[in-house]
Amino acid sequence: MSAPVDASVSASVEALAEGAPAAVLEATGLVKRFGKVTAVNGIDITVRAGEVVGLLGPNGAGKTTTLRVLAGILPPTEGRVRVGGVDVAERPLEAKQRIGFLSGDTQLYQRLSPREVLRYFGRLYSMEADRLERRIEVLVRDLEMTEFAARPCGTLSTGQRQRANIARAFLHEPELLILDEPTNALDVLSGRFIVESIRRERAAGRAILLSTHVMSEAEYLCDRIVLVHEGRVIDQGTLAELLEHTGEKNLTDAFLHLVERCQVSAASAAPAVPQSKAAEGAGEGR
Ligand SMILES: Nc1ncnc2c1ncn2[C@@H]1O[C@H](COP(=O)(O)OP(=O)(O)OP(=O)(O)O)[C@@H](O)[C@H]1O
Repeated sequence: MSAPVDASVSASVEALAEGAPAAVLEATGLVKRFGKVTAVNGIDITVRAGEVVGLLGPNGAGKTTTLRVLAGILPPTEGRVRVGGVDVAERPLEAKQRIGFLSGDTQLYQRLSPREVLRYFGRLYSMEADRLERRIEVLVRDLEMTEFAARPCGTLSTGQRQRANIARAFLHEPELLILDEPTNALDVLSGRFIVESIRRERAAGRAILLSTHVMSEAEYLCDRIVLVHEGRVIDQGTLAELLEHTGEKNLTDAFLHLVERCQVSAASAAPAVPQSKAAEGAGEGR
């Protein structure tokens, strides 16, 4: 009789047999509570090398909280996160070396220039001096930062600051990029520039998980989309799969379809309101 095989081991063996790239991020059973608020309610996510996965959902769905837990910024209430096989809770420093995180509220040091900020973070990541200087020059060139790389961050425009933030996330060439709304508040040109730089990172084999509210960007960029609502995954798949599941023609309509379906099923599961109360409620707000 053969010995029982661990499910994660057999999944990896299957993936290898099918020639699929290795899973860089593996998160299972993630729950995050803030007091009585359950922001994340049992989410599983896998992202493979060379893959862009989009985390989409309405405001308050739990996207930022999920990304912060995955990046090791917040401890999960329950669940497990592994990056390149390293458990984030057990070996946080080693795991964080493998992650580049762009948070929605990243603040650059106002008096330092982008080059100085990158030098500072490169040292924190223990990058060797020559490699760090070479890497900074590559990023300044690729992210077209030459014009402002020596200016204090406090004097930069929103788009320039976001390029510097992106450079910071890409700096140590991490296996996994976790990007919270990377094109938020950017104009179409700057947004497209950032999207193209994310595509370059994918082509270099990085695993990328990002959140966005821009449906056209998700359609263009993401290999898979994970849709969350009230802290749970309500559907996931390629764009083609989501359109097939919903019978819709574009991601915006598929998104609305899935969220509305959840709201309808939540309403039908709610306890019935007695007729007299319903009649009282109908008069409110007029
Ligand atoms: N530190 C916190 N303390 C208490 N509640 C929090 C905290 N952070 C988030 N929440 C709550 O958790 C839920 C999920 O918030 P989160 O910011 O993760 O959503 P989101 O999907 O990123 O929303 P948005 O699209 O608006 O950025 C919300 O109800 C929010 O109020």
